[in-house]
Parts: sequence; structure tokens; C-alpha cells
Amino acid sequence: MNSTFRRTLAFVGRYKGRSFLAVLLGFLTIGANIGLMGASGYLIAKAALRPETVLLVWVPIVGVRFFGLSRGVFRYLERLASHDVTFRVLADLRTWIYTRIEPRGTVLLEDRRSGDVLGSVVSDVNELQNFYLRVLSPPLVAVLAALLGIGIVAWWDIRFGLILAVMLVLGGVAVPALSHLAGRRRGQETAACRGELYANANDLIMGLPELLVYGRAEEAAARVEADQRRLSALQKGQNRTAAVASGLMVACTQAAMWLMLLAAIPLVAAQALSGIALPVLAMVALASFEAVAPLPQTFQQFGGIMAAAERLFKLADAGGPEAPSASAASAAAQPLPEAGFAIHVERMAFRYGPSEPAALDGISFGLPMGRRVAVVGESGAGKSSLLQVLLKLRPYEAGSVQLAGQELAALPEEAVRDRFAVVSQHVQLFNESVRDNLLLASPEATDEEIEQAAKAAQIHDTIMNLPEGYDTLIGEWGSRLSGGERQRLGLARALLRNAPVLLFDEPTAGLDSVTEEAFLRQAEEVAFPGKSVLWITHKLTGLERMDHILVLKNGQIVERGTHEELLHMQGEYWRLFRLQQAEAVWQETRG
Ligand SMILES: Nc1ncnc2c1ncn2[C@@H]1O[C@H](COP(=O)(O)OP(=O)(O)OP(=O)(O)O)[C@@H](O)[C@H]1O
Repeated sequence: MNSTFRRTLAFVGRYKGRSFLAVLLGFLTIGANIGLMGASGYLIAKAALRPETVLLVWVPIVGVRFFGLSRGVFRYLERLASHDVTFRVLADLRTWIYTRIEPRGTVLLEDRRSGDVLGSVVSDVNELQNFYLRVLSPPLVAVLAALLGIGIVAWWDIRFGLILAVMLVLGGVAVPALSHLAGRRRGQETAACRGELYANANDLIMGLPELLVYGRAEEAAARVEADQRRLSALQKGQNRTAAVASGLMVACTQAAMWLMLLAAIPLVAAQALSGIALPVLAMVALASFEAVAPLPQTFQQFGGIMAAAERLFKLADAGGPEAPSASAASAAAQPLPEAGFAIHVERMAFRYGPSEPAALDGISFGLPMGRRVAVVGESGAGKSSLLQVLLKLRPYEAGSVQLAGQELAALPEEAVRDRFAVVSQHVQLFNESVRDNLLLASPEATDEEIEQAAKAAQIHDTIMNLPEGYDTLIGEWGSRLSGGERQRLGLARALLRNAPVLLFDEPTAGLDSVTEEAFLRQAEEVAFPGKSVLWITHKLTGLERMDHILVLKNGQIVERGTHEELLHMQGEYWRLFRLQQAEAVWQETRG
């Protein structure tokens, strides 16, 4: 918790000057209120004594006007300054978290549920806007303003200062701290209950068809209702605690005023104190409580804000230590050729973490320019890991990976990714127009180039049948696309990119054999020519088209050769091939 606080504080630390200005303005606002109340008390008392000339009350009248006006101005400036600091800190945080997760974006999304990542980035960063506004600034302002109030009353008599100090600590610190302690367990239960309610409601809505079919919908709805009832009860309890706390705070404020009067009246009676001091003391005591009024929120929100910061830092740290900057990596690197370069991998090893077993070990192969190499293997063999290393999403720990004779580790990430086009199993479509979705791969492509790519990938006719052709928003249409159509859009995207190396990551997973064959044919006709192709798959279909096949098992290459050579060997490849054939026959007879 301590280090989280310090790390969060460091973001505010960049704006020390502005932060202190905001605190100073906060102090001046409350100071003006104390001045206003004090001057008003003095004016009322003085006026009640019917002064002979208005000149005698002229100073307090000016004081009331001055403090009344300046309070508004200070409050406005304080809001401006504190929100300026807050939004600067938020902008820095967002940029920082983005630059930390961007190079490992796909990796992070893979490791966790993408909703978790989004939730963390959006709501946790938002939660942190309260760090300065609710946690940092109010206690500082409170201390300064309370000292001012105490100083003013202590000027008459030190005992008044002591009374006010004790009551401010009671009302501003002890009451909120106690109510926070009393409500903490209930707060945790509420958070857990809310999570359960969301999860159960989500299950109910998303799983409704299955629940209806199995006759369990009512049971699931009852669970959601029970959660809702429990949540309401917990919230009621929380509100009760908050109401008691705020009542106690008001009681402390009033008690401070009465105690002050009780202490002052005997002094007035003994003529040790002027009667005019009475309303001034009472009013200053009341006004001083404005300083501690926001502290209950500080207590309430501190835990939640620190938890949000902790989640964010965890997310940012998930990819390991801060990556060296692109410029540092590129300092020694020559630009990669635009086209036609070979990839060489030599005894490369990779693991996901220091305590993880090697996911890839002793990997050596070459992808000469214009050749087609397939990497095959069962689930968990290490295919995706290899792809991630090649795209520089994960660093290899030993051996060498060279693009055009240059070590991958020394090349800037963008330069590496620029030279690859990826067609993956999940073609991500964004809710933009079809054209914009295709332009993602190559923002400068002309309309003709887009059409050419779509025609080559045989998706042009499908697009032209849409209500607005290439300008149709993907939206609902995206979810109605068949698997084959999605893959063809992905292929069109990759074609538009016009990168020298094409990486296919399980491109035909989930496609039936007819669609798969059509996709393979299109890929071979329009995508392969003139490119280096790395085809990563667990499906051993269409591999006769490849120049070389690597068989991965437990992170190692156990066999290599052409489709025919590997079948002839009757080893791992042959075993996998026969298994898949048997499965296909079984599926057919079942169908
Ligand atoms: N994020 C991760 N953290 C730790 N280990 C991982 C991670 N991802 C994969 N692994 C492990 O690394 C090994 C290789 O996994 P990889 O995902 O590369 O296999 P794959 O051949 O692509 O499998 P699939 O076809 O199922 O995607 C496996 O033992 C897997 O458990």
C-alpha cells in the first residue's frame, strides 16, 4: 500500500507548483469564510450596541463585503487549479499506462479477460481522479485552515484554541475514522455482493437460451433477485452508518460553538473579555468546521482509490520492467529492406517468466525470401509463442533471431511489425465502415487498391451487396459474417498491407473443409506470390503447398521436411496426420 501511495504521489509530484497553488487557494477560500463569519459576528454585535456613527462599523462592513466576494473568487480559482492538476495527472496516467501496455497489448489481452483490462484502464484511471481532489488536497487544506481558526480564537484566550482544536480533531478525524472502521466490513461485503450480482446477471442474460432449454431460467433469475435484495440491505446499512457519522459531525460543530460560549461567558461576566468577542468566537468556531467537512470522504475513498492504483500498477508491471525506448533499440539498427529479406532463427529459447519452463527451446530454422514455411504441432507445442517472439511481442532469452541479417532484439518494434502482415484465427473487426476496417492495414491505400485487395480475397461481391457497399458500418453486419467471410476480410487486409512477410496464425481454424479449401486456394493464388510465408497451424491440411514444414512438440522442433517427406518418415507428423484424418472420417459419418 505504501509503495502504491508513493507511486501515485509521484504523478502529482510533477505538478508541485500547481498543487501547492491549489492547496493555497483552498486555504484562502476557507480563510475567507472564517473572515466573513468573524466580521459578521463582530458587525452584528457592534450594531446591536447602536453605535453613534456608522463610521464605527465601517471596517466590519467592508470586511464582510471583502470576505464575501473574495470567498467566491477563491473558490472558483481553487476549483480551476485543483481540476487542472487532476486532469494533468489523469492525462499523464493514461499516457503512461497506454505506453506500458501497448507493446504487449495482445499479450496482456491474452493473459486476462479483455474486459478486466478495459475495466481497469477506464474505471481505475477515473477513480484516480479522486486521489488529488479527495485524498491529498483536503487534509492539507484542513490543517492550514484549522490552524487559522484555532489561531484566531486562541488570540483571545489559549483555552478557546484548545477547545476548538479538540472539537475539530473529534469531528474531522475521530468520527469519520470510527465510522469508516465500523462500515469497512460492510463496504467490502457490498463490493463483493455487487460483483456477484453483475456476474449472475451477466450469466442470466448471456446464458438465457441454455437456461430456458434446461428449465433453469427461474432459478437463475431468483439468484439475481436474492443478490439484489442483499445488496439493498447492505447499502441501507452503509447509509445508516454514514447518517450517524454526519449527525455526529454536526453535533461536534454545534458542541464546539456552545463550549466556546460556555468558556467565554464567565470571562465576559468578569469583564476579562469584551462582549463583542462572543459572537465572533461562536461564528469562527462554526466556520472552522468547513475545513474538516471533506475529511470523511477522504477516509471513505482512500481504500478504494489505493486499490484502483494498485490494480493499474499491477497491469502496467505485468509485462515486466519498463521496455527500452524504441530509439535506444534502433540506435544501432539499419533500416530493414522494404522487401525480400530472409529470417534466420538459431538455437532460440524463450520462456514466459523466470520460473516458467521453456516454451521454446533450441529452435533453428530459416525462412528464405519468397519461401513458404509451415509450423505445425499439437495444442501447447509452442506455435503461438514462436509467433509472439517473431512479432517482438515477447523477448527471446537465448540464441538469435535475425531479420535481413540484423538481430531482432536490436530492431525497433515498429520496424519489425511493419514488415509483417498477419492473418489470424480471430479477425478483429471494428465498428467503422468496411473501408476503414480495411484501411487499418494501410491507411494510405486508395479506393482502387482497397477494391483490388477485396476482389483478390473474393470478398468484394459480398461487400457490394451491402446497403452502402464499402461505406456500410460493420456493426451488426460484422456479427452476421460467416467464418469464411471474416477470414477473407482478414486476407484482404493483409494483402493491402503489402508487407514482405505474411504470417498466418491458424487461419483456417473453425472453417469447414470446403470453405477451408477455397480459402487456401485464394491465399495461394493472391497472397503467396512474391512473399515469404510463415503458416502456423495445428490443422494438417493444404500443407502440400508449403516448401518446408517444421513439426513442433513441447517447444522443440522434432521433425522437418516437406509434406511427403514427413509422411514417409512415419514419425510425429504422420501420427498427427492420421489422427486428423480419422477424426475427419468420424465427423463425416456422424454428420
Ligand atoms: N501466457 C503464458 N504464460 C505462461 N505459459 C504460457 C503462456 N502462454 C502459453 N504458455 C505455455 O507455453 C507453452 C506453449 O504454448 P503456445 O500457446 O505457444 O502453444 P500453441 O502451440 O500455440 O498452442 P495452441 O494451438 O493451443 O494455441 C504451453 O506449455 C503453454 O502452457
